[in-house]
Formats: sequence, structure tokens, C-alpha cells
Amino acid sequence: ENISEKYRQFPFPTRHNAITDEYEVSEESLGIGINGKVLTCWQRATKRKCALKIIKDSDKARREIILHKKACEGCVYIVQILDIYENIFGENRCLLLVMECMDGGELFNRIRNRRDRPYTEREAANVILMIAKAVAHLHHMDMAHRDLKPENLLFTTNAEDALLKLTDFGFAKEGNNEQRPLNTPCYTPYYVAPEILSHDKYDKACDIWSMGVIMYILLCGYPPFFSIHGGTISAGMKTKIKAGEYQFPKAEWKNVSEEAKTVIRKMLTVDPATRATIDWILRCPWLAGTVPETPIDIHSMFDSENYEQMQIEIAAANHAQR
Ligand SMILES: c1cc2nc(N[C@H]3CCCNC3)c3c(n2n1)NCC3
Repeated sequence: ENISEKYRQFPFPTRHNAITDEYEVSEESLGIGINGKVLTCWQRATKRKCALKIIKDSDKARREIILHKKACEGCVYIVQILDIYENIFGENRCLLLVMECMDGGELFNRIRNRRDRPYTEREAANVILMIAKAVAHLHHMDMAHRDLKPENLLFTTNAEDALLKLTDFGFAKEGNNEQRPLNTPCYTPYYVAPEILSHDKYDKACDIWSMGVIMYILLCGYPPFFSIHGGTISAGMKTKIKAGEYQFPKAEWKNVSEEAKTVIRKMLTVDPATRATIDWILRCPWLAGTVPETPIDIHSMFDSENYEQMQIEIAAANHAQR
């Protein structure tokens, strides 16, 4: 696929020699993303274990890498990029993204595997705080991730104090700050297109919605919006999402703090214009104060078949709000 002019040259150096010069690549797959698979690799010089994402070269792939690289500079809550290679395999041009290896795995797997002691509301607050710091970093540089979901939130290690980091920038988008201000002479008012006037300033708001869905699940173990009979998004589920129709069923929510419910209500606000901003979230009492260590019973929904169902529904809720 030919690369358009805009993306032909990366704004930073990439390597063109074979990645095997510096890394030993294993066939062990760490996970499969929509736009590429993630393998384990080892840096020969340091024996450091890394993650390698192989993406077929295209404008979309180049945009993902440019945005991920821009995002990870200056923020420990974004998965760090170590190297970028442009290699040719047969007739396929590929981009190889070497990242720090997130050995703690995906967010929900870690909670699901928790057996020794209960998961508490305070731990959920700590997780949301780390996600909020990653999202704040993006929103402050006028970037939106637009695919926030548990599979893209990974722990550095299995240790208690592991950091949670955001990855997979395949849907990320930079704001319109490259858009010229409206009074620039090039916009003759008669002919200016509507999308220039109403530039999609709500991309960031869809990240907040996704945070609301993730926070809801962290505190009870099941998603706020779901289709009764399972399967992918149903018409009924879409209606509920558009109307922001969800409950806090007493059984699981009676011990959850009012502050937490207030934050969820503000994140799952249907109108993007009045939905919480990331700065509001960082300053809210639930994150700024001391959260009770109330145990949360989430294992009911983390058993396997419901777990797959839940991942489908989170992705669907993301798309419905995009
Ligand atoms: C860096 C990037 C990365 N991506 C990973 N997995 C990807 C798979 C596609 C969806 N997003 C996450 C995994 C990792 N890492 N580490 N370690 C264990 C699994």
C-alpha cells in the first residue's frame, strides 16, 4: 500500500537494518491486537526482555507509531517505546515497535486472578488514578486515545506496586490545534465547511466515557451496559448506551462509597459537553481523598464465559460513544 506524502518520513530516526541485529525475537506471542501481534524479544546487548509489535506498513500504522511515540515521552503511565524498525519481509514492508515488556499483563486478568485477599475500593481508586494520569497527559497535548479498554491497560510487573500503563494507539487522534483559527483569511465565511466550525472537540470526552465503564466494572465486576442475551452489541444495548441507562444494583453497590458513584455518574454523562473532564476527575474527592478499603466482590462476573462477554461489551460501549 503506498504511503502518502504526509507520513512518508517519520519525524524521528527509525532503524532500517534487520531487527535481529540487535534483538532476538521469539515466536512466543504476548497477545494479538487488531492491527498486529505482540511477541517477546530480548535486546542482545543488555539481555533485557522487551515486547515487539509487528505492524504492516501503512498510513494508519505510521500514525499509530507517531502518536504513541509522542505520547510516551514524559509520561510513565504510557507504555515506553524503545526502538522502531522499518524492515521488509518478502514483499511486505513492516514496522516493528519495540516496547518495554509489561510483565504484569492486562488489568482485568490481574484482578480476576486475585485470590489471596479481597480487592478493595481503594485499590480501584489507585487503578483509576493511574489511568487518569495517562489520559490527562494525552488530553493536555490535545490527543485522544479513543480505544481505552482493559486489554490496552497493562501492569509493568506482578508486584503490588506495579504501574498500570496505556498502550495501543491505533485509534488515537490529535486535536485540531493544527487547525487554523477561524479568522484566518483562508476561511471565506460563505464557504467554510461545517466540520471546520464544529471540529470534533468531543474525541477526548469518549476517553472519559470509557473510563466510566472501566471504573464501574472495577467496583462491581460487570459492565453498566450489556445485551441481555449476550452476543455482540444489540439494538437494545445501543439504546441503553445512547440514553445512558444503567443502574447501581443494591447487591453489589450497597457498600460502594457515594463519592465513587458520583464520579461514575459524571463520567457516564450522555452529553459530551457536560461530561467530566480529565481535570475534574483528577481533582474529585474520590481520587484526592482517602478511599475506604471496602472489599469488593467481583469474582462473580470474572469467571470465563462472562469475561469474554464483558470484553465484547466494553468494546461495543466504546464504539457506541465514538
Ligand atoms: C508491551 C506491550 C504489550 N502488549 C501486550 N498485549 C497487547 C495485545 C493487544 C491488545 N493490547 C495489549 C502485552 C504486553 N505488552 N508489553 N505484555 C503482555 C501482553
